[in-house]
Amino acid sequence: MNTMRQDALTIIDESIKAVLPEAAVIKALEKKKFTGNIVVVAIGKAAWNMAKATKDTLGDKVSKGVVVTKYHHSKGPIEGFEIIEAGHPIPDENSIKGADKALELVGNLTEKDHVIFLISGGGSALFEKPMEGVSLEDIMDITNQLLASGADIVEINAIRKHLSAVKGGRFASQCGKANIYAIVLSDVVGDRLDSIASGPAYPDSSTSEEALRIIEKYKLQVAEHLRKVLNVETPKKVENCETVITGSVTALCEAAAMAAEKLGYKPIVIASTLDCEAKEAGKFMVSIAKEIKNSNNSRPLLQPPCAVIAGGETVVRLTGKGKGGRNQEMALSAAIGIEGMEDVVLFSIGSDGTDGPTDAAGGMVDGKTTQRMKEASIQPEAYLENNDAYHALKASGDLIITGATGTNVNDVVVVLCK
Ligand SMILES: Nc1ncnc2c1ncn2[C@@H]1O[C@H](COP(=O)(O)OP(=O)(O)OP(=O)(O)O)[C@@H](O)[C@H]1O
Ligand SMILES: O=C(O)[C@H](O)CO
Repeated sequence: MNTMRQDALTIIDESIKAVLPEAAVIKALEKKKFTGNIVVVAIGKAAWNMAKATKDTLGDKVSKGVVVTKYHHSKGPIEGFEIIEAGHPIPDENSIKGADKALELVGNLTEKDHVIFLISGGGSALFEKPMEGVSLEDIMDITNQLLASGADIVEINAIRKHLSAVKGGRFASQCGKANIYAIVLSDVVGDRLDSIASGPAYPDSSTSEEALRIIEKYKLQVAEHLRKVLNVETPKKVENCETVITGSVTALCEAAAMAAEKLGYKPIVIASTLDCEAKEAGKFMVSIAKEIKNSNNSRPLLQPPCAVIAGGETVVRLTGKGKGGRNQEMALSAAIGIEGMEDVVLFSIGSDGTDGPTDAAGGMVDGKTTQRMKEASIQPEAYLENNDAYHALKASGDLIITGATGTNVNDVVVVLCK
């Protein structure tokens, strides 16, 4: 393996370690005085790590807890907690079981009691209780349509919130008079609290009208009974919840920059709100690499060795039948663009360790990636067209597999140039 690829792996490792949620959760807990019964509800892909840090900090003060996380994301039992693994990105029966358990725990609390609500991305799928008149199948179907449509997460969650009895502030209304302290790990560009995990304890800024407009915009097939429910407004005020944000993609970009700098690359973070189409983002990062490596520009962006970093969450409009995720799609698109270039490595990863419905966190490509694909009889352009980045990158040996990382603060793409 060349040293630039080794450097890239070091940057991945160090950036993910820097955004693990434990230290930030402990800091957030230390700021607060809790009374009465303390119940912990943890949802999302980072739920287990956040819950474990909470239990280790508060010990027996916590009376009960539930962790609702993605399959294979639990790292074992936590004393006094029920751990439920559920479907993601499409919810399943266990998502409802998780929400029911949480509702049972918060059901009889008084104004003296506290709910520590640990929220991380993935929560929208993992924690679900459909509104009356809506079935789990309805939610699965609309989620499938939304994920393939190219809609961004704010749009997707505007629909999810209106169809759910635990999203868009509605979970908070079911906690009675108890005080909710929400500690939130952000995986939404711009840290919009009403979008992260669909803001279960935050006033919803989306409206029924917007939800219906999104249905029209993406030409989604929605039955009449769902349109009726979409017309019921979500809470616009939540008074029993205090919220703190403990981590976001900004910290991920910063950690990548620090790790790159330690390895001798001059880093620059060009964006932490990347939200365009994944393959366009790949092309854009390539044009930057070309500018750095080849141009005679008298005012160069950076001189090699350097690292260009961007964070955010791109979108993919699924038209093919292949397997992949937005980071793999970006990496494949970039591989085509940097074909033949020397001393350029690009990687794009999801900090949660899973990119799309695959076992990869993302992809890492260089100037020879497409050659390796062609040697394996794979035409990169055709695979990109078919949204099949996973199989193309697998054949060239360019998948990044980390397993579940225990955190979730969006995606980062890094181009290293020497
Ligand atoms: N074959 C594919 N190629 C590219 N992208 C895909 C493919 N299949 C699914 N996707 C994308 O993967 C996304 C889901 O990915 P993932 O499970 O990483 O979600 P996520 O955004 O991290 O989830 P959450 O926001 O709930 O934490 C969908 O938005 C979808 O567009
Ligand atoms: O769960 C979700 O809705 C996304 O991960 C955004 O937080």
